[in-house]
Amino acid sequence: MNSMATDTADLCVCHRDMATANKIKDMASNIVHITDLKEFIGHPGRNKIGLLLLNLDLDTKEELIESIKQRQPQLLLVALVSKDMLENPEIRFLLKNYFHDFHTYPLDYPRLRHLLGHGLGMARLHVPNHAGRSPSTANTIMGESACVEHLRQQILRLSECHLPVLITGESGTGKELVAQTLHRNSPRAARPFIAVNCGALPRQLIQSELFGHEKGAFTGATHRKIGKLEAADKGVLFLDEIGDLPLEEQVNLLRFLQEKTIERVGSHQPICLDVRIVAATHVNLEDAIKEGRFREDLYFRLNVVRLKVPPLRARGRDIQLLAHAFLIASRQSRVLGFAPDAERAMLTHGWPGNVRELMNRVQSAAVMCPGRYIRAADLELGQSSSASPDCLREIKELAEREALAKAICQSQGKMSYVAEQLKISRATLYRLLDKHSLL
Ligand SMILES: Nc1ncnc2c1ncn2[C@@H]1O[C@H](COP(=O)(O)OP(=O)(O)OP(=O)(O)O)[C@@H](O)[C@H]1O
Repeated sequence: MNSMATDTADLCVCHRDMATANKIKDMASNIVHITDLKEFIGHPGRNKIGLLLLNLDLDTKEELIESIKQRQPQLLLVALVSKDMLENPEIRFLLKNYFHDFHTYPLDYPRLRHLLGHGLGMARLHVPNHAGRSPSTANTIMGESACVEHLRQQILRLSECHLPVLITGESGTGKELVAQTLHRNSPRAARPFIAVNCGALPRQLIQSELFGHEKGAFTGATHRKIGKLEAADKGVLFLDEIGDLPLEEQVNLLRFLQEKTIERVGSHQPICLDVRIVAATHVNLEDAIKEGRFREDLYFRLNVVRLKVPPLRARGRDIQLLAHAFLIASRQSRVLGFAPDAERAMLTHGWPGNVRELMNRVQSAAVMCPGRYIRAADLELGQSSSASPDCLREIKELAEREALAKAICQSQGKMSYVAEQLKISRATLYRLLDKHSLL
């Protein structure tokens, strides 16, 4: 066996014929060659391998493949197989249940190069620590689309300063994850990150939850309580669903933002605090201001810098990347991946519940799906009329939405650039954004 390169997602070729193996080895770097599949299990560097190209014949033992997949569920298998073997039920079973793709003899090297390139790309999505981000690591913003990359850049820039941040975005898009990332990358990382859901606090307790109280401040206040703001001193207070904060508490929060001091309920002793406020909302605060439910002065204090988290449906291929990561994180090694109809359905679904919905659907499908590959129906996307774009109208709709989402990502949300790039008027652009719920 050759020495193993240490880079991520290497390729292993399992082929008895040296000449064929050598030709394949010339096609890419970081390729290792073995002549017998049994060698794979004992190899010390096998965890670094993302793709296994295997000459599939009747000698190939299912138990061996099964045992390799058990140990390394993220490994993708690609078969080299003769055309007549495709008629064999055992070979068909193996291909269907264990392989990501196959190529038939005689080898067409340009096609094989393309297939391996694609396979390695997919494998890299599965390999832990790819680009420093492990799909199984909780609390990591995953995604490679331009809009997620832009978000990451903004977070890094904002991490250094202490300004309040307002995070907007639909429910389940990852607003809390953004707030945590902001904290983790900031000089406040060693100090607390305290999260409060303003919509979940009982109205009568909000003030004492946020500002704390002294013993005897009200009936039932049997001892002094430190509030969330005080607990977050030198760190970050994340106020989720800020639009749900009652008006009286909005005044108190505004006072804290202006004066940087609080008073516990039942005390007039000001306490000086250094807390970075990061707020999030999935509702439009401008509308709430118009309706008198949100104070404009507080809005301006919170909205010093705004981070907009894009909806999942605008992130294109990130949907598949996240789905694969959630599948790996589910540790259901029995399931090898997604069937093509599921991949298509994921791209066409509107994802009203965003990343949370995707995670839930994948987790549930990983446990419940009867086969080796998750199908659209396992994700409960099978019944959706748009799950399989097999008529021209649906294919056009999908292409239109993908083009819009891509342009929005590339232009970082600047609609005039999007219209220019797509060579459409702004009126048409807004009509299309509305149609595809991308506004
Ligand atoms: N880009 C991402 N990569 C990995 N996981 C993500 C990503 N975005 C969101 N998640 C996961 O999706 C789930 C929902 O995210 P989060 O709670 O941050 O959303 P939210 O916008 O704050 O939701 P809500 O508005 O309902 O409070 C979490 O489990 C989070 O870890």
